[in-house]
Amino acid sequence: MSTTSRISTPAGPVPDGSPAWNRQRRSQMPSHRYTDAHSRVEVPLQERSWPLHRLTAAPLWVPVDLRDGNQALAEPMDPARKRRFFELMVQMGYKEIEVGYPSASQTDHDFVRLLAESDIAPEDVTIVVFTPARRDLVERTVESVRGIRNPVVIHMYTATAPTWRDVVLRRDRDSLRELILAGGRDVLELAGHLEHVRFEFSPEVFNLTEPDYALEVCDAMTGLWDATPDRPVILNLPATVEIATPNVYADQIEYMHRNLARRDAVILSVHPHNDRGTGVACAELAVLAGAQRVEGCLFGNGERTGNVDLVTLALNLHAQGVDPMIDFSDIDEIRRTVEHSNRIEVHPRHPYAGDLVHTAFSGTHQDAIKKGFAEHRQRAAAEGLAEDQTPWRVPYLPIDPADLGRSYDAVIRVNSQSGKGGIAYLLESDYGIELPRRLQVDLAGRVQQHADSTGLEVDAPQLLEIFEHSYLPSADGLLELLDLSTETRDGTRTRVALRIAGVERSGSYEGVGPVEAVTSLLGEHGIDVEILSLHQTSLRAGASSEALTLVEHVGPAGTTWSGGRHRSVLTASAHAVLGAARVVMAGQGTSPQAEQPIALQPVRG
Ligand SMILES: CC(=O)SCCNC(=O)CCNC(=O)[C@H](O)C(C)(C)COP(=O)(O)OP(=O)(O)OC[C@H]1O[C@@H](n2cnc3c(N)ncnc32)[C@H](O)[C@@H]1OP(=O)(O)O
Ligand SMILES: CC(C)C(=O)C(=O)O
Repeated sequence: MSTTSRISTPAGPVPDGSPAWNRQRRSQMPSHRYTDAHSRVEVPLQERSWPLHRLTAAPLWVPVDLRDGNQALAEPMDPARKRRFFELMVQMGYKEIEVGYPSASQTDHDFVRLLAESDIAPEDVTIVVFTPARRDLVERTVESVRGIRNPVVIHMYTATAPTWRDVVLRRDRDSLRELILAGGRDVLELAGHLEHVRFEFSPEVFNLTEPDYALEVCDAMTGLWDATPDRPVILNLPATVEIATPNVYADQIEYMHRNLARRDAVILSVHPHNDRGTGVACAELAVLAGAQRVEGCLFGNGERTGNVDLVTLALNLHAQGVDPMIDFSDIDEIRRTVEHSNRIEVHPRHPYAGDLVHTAFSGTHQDAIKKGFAEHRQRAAAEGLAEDQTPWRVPYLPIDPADLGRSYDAVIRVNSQSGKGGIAYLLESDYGIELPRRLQVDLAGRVQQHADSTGLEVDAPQLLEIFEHSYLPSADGLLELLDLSTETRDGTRTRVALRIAGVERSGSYEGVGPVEAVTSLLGEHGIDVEILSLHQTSLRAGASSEALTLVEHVGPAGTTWSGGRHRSVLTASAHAVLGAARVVMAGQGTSPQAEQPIALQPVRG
């Protein structure tokens, strides 16, 4: 009796008599074709413990890119591509690598010979070679590893599921077990005496094989190969074609884990594919259920929808505080190498590695990320920790992109979905401009208008252009700062000289700084500027930096902002007031300044 329950959907679509919110029309999809027994392997588990477990350590990782990944490529890797991929995996820290199917092609065979005859495989890296249970092919496989100094695993496979037995191999259970054992005997005869060689067996399509039969065949193999804790046998249980929900696979693995005859002499391995898009979940639940080793491919290359993605699996552990034991500190270099070898691009939304996965376009996410970064920096400083060692809690970023060697450049990008936080973040991170909150709101409206009208992304140089166009208009000849000086002997005295509409005016003011002095002189000549607040920041342009003063003031249409920039803070402030005065004059009709539409170059992709 099994406690596995059939898919039941208590809230599923019921066409008649169900509440209106739950009514859906039956589709024309021929789903009934897939309900037959081949997708329903009953697991005789009365109870399972995997739901109670948590991942606390990395499993043994075995990339199979050079075999399973390679056999799925339209253009299999040439020797140079294989070698580059292999060297990458070694650098990343993988200690067991399936390098090919030596009996399948000369390239695969020659690559194993290269490993045997060169030193590109460090001696602590185990080399796995793959073979079907056919004597001629086993012979060729064993021959390929002749003279190799590294530990070697000979990995033999045969499909065991009913459809494969009936349709492909045309054998019943007993006769197929005999074929497998014959292959196992060949392996033993040809390689059993080689001390550095261990054995692996995969009942291909394990996930669609009756559990009692999988157990029978696996136990027969560990008996034949005399698995011991000192020379354990790897039993690799593939979800060759993923067909059920991950909990079913976890049950299947836990069943084997509990019932295998020589459990302490077995390394229990899994090999999920991704047909349902749940390969990662299958692998993770399988490890909870007792698997110690995971085979997969980097970025999930492999037959059809691919093998389970080892990058995602490892970085999922990292994101949970568990050391994946593999180095991902330059994810982009890893990605480039894999893309080169496979000639397949990694999707921009691929977990952890895609171009867009550390990027927020939407306003509320950007706001939260900006606040999160600020809080992170403050907490690091308060606790005396380096920022890259400080516990991470930035909203919307599951891990620090810097862990993967990524900069923060792409974290925030602006388009019509963005808000003030993201715009302010880009101006601050790219140009050092810290905007006061009310100016952020004002600027966001202008950027939004621009992004809505073009429908395009707005990059940092374009944001700066909008900012400058809006708040730092160039001098118009009506107002010019001729001189500004402040003396602090016997109290502050500020002298200011302006050209106002072509006439030179000057004044000297006791006890005030440049803002009040310029405002006073302007007021004496009929230009009333009412400053509400003042904000000092800076503007980085290349290697140099200028002071930037932003003043909030009353304009003809309400409160607005003007700015001034200069190497000197005092002069920058005076320019900011002149900017405000230009707005006032424009409102009085004494200046040609008016809102001009801004035309920007589109962002280059
Ligand atoms: C799930 C997996 O990834 S399994 C690995 C799949 N990878 C590959 O197939 C890539 C490399 N394969 C090859 O180069 C070739 O298929 C070879 C060299 C292995 C065999 O080539 P061929 O001798 O031409 O046989 P072909 O591939 O057409 O058919 C396979 C035969 O082996 C049998 N067979 C399939 N798998 C196995 C197995 N694991 N053990 C024993 N026999 C098997 C099939 O039933 C079929 O037998 P038949 O000819 O009596 O009907
Ligand atoms: C035979 C095994 C390891 C395999 O590649 C699969 O089942 O997908």
